[in-house]
Amino acid sequence: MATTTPTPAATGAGAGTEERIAEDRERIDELDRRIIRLVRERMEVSARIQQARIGAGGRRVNLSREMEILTRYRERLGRPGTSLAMTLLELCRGRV
Ligand SMILES: O=C(O)C(=O)C[C@]1(C(=O)O)C=C[C@@H](O)C=C1
Repeated sequence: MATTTPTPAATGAGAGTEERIAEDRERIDELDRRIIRLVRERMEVSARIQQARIGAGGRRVNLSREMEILTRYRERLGRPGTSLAMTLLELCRGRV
């Protein structure tokens, strides 16, 4: 049986809806590219701080600073913000 792409009417989308979704997906793709660039930049800056601290005889991890960061993300984004901050910290300093 031949498959066909559902028409906008079949999916419940009104005139122009498909185009708006496609445009907004392009915007999301661009936002994701920027977010990933920022995450990579954060990783570089974090690595510099960790290297400086370790070079001065300290530890890789600074728990009080991590608590500040977790609080910031939770206050602005709610509970999932905590998970996001933990993922960012893991990307930046590895697993503890
Ligand atoms: O701010 C620091 O002291 C860092 O080392 C940076 C950073 C971070 O990525 O935000 C990484 C590891 C530390 O445990 C705390 C924070």
